Amino acid sequence: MDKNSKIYIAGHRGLVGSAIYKNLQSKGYTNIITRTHQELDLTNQTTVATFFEEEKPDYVFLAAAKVGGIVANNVYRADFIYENMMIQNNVIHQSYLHKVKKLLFLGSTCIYPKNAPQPMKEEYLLTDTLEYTNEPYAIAKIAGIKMCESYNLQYSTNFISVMPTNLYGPNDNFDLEKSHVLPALIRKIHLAKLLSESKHDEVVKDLGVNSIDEARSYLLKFGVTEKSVEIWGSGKPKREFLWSEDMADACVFIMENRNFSDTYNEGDKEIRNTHINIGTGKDVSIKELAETIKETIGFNGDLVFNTEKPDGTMRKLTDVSKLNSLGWEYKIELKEGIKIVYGWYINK
Ligand SMILES: NC(=O)C1=CN([C@@H]2O[C@H](COP(=O)(O)OP(=O)(O)OC[C@H]3O[C@@H](n4cnc5c(N)ncnc54)[C@H](OP(=O)(O)O)[C@@H]3O)[C@@H](O)[C@H]2O)C=CC1
Ligand SMILES: C[C@H]1O[C@H](OP(=O)(O)OP(=O)(O)OC[C@H]2O[C@@H](n3cnc4c(=O)[nH]c(N)nc43)[C@H](O)[C@@H]2O)[C@@H](O)[C@@H](O)C1=O
Repeated sequence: MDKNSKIYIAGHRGLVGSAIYKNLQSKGYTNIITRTHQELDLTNQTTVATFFEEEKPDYVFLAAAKVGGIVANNVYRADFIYENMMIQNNVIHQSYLHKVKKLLFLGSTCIYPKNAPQPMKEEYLLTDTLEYTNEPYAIAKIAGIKMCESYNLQYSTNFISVMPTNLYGPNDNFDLEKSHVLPALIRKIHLAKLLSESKHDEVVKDLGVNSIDEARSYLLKFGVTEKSVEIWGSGKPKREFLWSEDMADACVFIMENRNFSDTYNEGDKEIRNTHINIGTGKDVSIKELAETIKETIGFNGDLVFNTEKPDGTMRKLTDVSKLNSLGWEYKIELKEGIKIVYGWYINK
């Protein structure tokens, strides 16, 4: 990519898109184009076609998607498969028609089988059945990988797919029901601490409600009181967390340095580059995560595990040897990242 290449970031206000924007700006890229969801609905074929016709971007980061945590994925199953398929079909196809030089498609490590051997290598894709809670989202993401691969093979495009682990950072979604575990627990434990310190105005302001009674009854639905915070599931599943700005750095690194046609050597095997895992290669249990967040925030109450809520996949640790062999490694450790994002949350 040249510093004045026209680069379209789809989803530039989201967790990853905003970090990609910041990373590109810091590296001196000057011609970045963006549209909010309201300005351009990427599920709409006609408007996406018009946008590409008018703007003709050189490079595309596809970081727009319908995204959510385990409960959102499990409940809004139709929305997750429909919206994700539509967004990626439209953006990938128009990128082909308008001769985009390179596109980066963001998938997710939930594309791998539920009981995949750990850590999960790229080649485990499509070797067994998926985790049920996020199956529709995972199937959309697998279709995205195969769409990029198929366009590359048939039309000689240069579309690369990356599979990030669970991400967190500034501009994340902190909704108590629909978000991922890390932002959800930061907000729940922060609110429990405020309740325990009788900082009622701050609780009311955070939730945007009218009174502390309204706040208390709303928080009770999520198991948040001054004495304890509910953690979904058994606390035993393990997850790997990557700082969103490290994720963005890996995305820009791959766009700058890799092509679909590059192959990799593993032992004496030559492997085609269909998709690349992005992660840290380290995981923690949800119980350990909750305890670290509790300690960072300084809440003295209890953590109560609700096993009526789903655990989801018990483990999904990425094998990041391919990415590391290309010369990229993450920088921010989980404890440090939690401190930074908590600071961001309380000051936003
Ligand atoms: N967060 C995570 O832990 C993980 C994320 N990923 C993947 O990374 C990518 C980015 O995720 P993340 O940043 O967390 O997601 P966010 O929910 O933070 O951001 C999604 C972005 O997509 C935009 N968007 C959603 N629907 C549409 C639409 N119909 N038309 C136009 N824009 C739309 C939103 O626009 P607006 O802001 O204008 O509403 C928003 O900017 C996704 O592909 C996701 O699947 C993969 C693994 C883990
Ligand atoms: C990124 C990834 O994200 C999703 O998969 P997930 O990793 O299962 O998602 P999660 O972050 O929501 O949960 C991780 C674990 O944490 C537990 N947990 C405890 N307490 C809360 C809680 O309060 N909120 C949430 N959300 N989870 C909680 C929860 O029960 C689970 O065991 C998919 O969208 C998938 O498609 C995807 O790509």
